[in-house]
Amino acid sequence: MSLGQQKAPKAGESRPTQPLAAGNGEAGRPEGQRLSPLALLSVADSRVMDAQAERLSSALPEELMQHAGSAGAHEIMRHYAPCRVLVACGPGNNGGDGYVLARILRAQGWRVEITPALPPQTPLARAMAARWKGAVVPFSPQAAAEAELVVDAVFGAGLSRPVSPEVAAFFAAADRIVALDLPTGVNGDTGQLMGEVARCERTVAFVRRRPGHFLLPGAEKCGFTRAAEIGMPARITTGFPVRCWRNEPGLWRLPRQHPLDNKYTRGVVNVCGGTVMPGAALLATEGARRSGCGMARIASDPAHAGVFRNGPPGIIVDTAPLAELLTQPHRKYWVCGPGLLPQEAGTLFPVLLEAHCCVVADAGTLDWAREDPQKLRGAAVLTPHDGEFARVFGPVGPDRIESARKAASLVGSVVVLKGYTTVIAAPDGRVALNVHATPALATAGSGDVLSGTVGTCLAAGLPPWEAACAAVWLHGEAGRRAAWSEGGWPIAEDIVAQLGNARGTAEKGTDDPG
Ligand SMILES: NC(=O)C1=CN([C@@H]2O[C@H](COP(=O)(O)OP(=O)(O)OC[C@H]3O[C@@H](n4cnc5c(N)ncnc54)[C@H](OP(=O)(O)O)[C@@H]3O)[C@@H](O)[C@H]2O)[C@@H](O)CC1
Ligand SMILES: [K+]
Repeated sequence: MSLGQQKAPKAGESRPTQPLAAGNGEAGRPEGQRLSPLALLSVADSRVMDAQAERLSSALPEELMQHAGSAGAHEIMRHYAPCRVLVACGPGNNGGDGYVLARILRAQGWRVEITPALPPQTPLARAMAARWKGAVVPFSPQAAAEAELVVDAVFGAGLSRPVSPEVAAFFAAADRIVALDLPTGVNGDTGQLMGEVARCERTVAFVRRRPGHFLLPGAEKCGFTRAAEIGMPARITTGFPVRCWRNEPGLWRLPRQHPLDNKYTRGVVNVCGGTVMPGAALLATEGARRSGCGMARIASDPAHAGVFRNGPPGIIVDTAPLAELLTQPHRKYWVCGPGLLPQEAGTLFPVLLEAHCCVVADAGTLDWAREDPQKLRGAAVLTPHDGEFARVFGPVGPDRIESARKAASLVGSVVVLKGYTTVIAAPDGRVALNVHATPALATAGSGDVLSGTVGTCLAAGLPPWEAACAAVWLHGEAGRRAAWSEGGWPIAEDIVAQLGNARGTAEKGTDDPG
């Protein structure tokens, strides 16, 4: 389409964003969408797939197991020189995968032994065990210590209770471990450890990875994780109702620059300025500007506006009363919280909601809603860290996803539960896990930068969940870049300075969501 044919967006309107590439849940998802490479499968999802596979063809479950074992064997052949391998097998189908893997490696000339942690129980595991013609050794820490490589095929998705001390001692004695599906003892849905768990070098997942591969403490036990395609038929995976994704570009798409852009079509972000911590509001405003909004403004009471006016020259400072500002154009998107006292938030936030603004609630606004989450109802996005979350909703439980999901559904807002793995939960149950970040982001003001970035993504026209996901990724990418340029120790201003580069990187990434 030539420039002449393009319709200019009206002033004050953002250009419509492109449709989501990969991440929709049921709502708005075209029929027959292929399973996103970013999808994360819960244990229940795998059970549903397994049951559907069995219904589709009685031979299919065995084929899937053959492919799973083969994927594990090929992962080992790709990354390790031939060595003495001990495959520890459990009673279920995870064990079944292990017997297949052992057979394939042995056929390739590797020295392979099997050690059954428990005898095979499922029909498939029994069948695969029966085909094993190689050595079987007793399940003992000594056997694990003597092996050059141990394959963990003891428990995967079927882990239902803490692992026994015998199993824990076995893996503790192993030097190098490759796990199938999950390291034994890691809960695939929550990343919680069910007993003592050894650290693996690699984990091969099947079809897609699991939330537990990305959530602490389990994430640290998995080593390098990879999902192998095992021939799950498209009839099952296409349109599969996934509820959880890895947060990467492709799950969302920010608008690219356009010849007909102006500062208003790019989006205007307004930030509430408080009286005692002006730096936080300035960082949020700078986060908004650097992440690509067209204009960022701070609303301040006249007595405290001087400090904002002495801030960066590109920031516009408004001193009219909030109610009057809200009658003006370009006042839809607000960041309310950074640098606000709870009582200040309590006078501003309800006025913004009353005017049907699209609000990011952070810091002071979250403190104002202490033990009363319904005060936040109507906000588009909440951005609590664990402490703020606990003050509003109660402590984050061991199931971080479930905690965020419940909070989002309770108040009807997107909840960004910040941490090593940031959980972005929508009220309809969609969840994204972000690990595209760095511990270097744990510095004062970093959260203020994030809330401004969410403001930009909302003002760009993204729906709240997609906007929150995009902002969290941009913030993580900017943090990584800032850490790299600052010897690992960036401050909030360094993160701000990298947001433009982060946005450029996100644009390049959108064509390749995997
Ligand atoms: N679609 C896919 O993704 C595919 C998945 N595949 C593979 O299937 C695996 C899932 O298989 P699965 O359901 O048989 O579960 P699995 O983990 O082998 O163990 C269950 C057994 O362990 C037992 N048990 C549990 N905890 C225990 C404990 N602490 N201590 C002692 N016992 C314990 C449990 O006992 P129960 O709870 O019934 O009493 C039950 O007997 C999956 O991880 C993947 O590797 C592939 O084959 C191909 C396609
Ligand atoms: K395992």
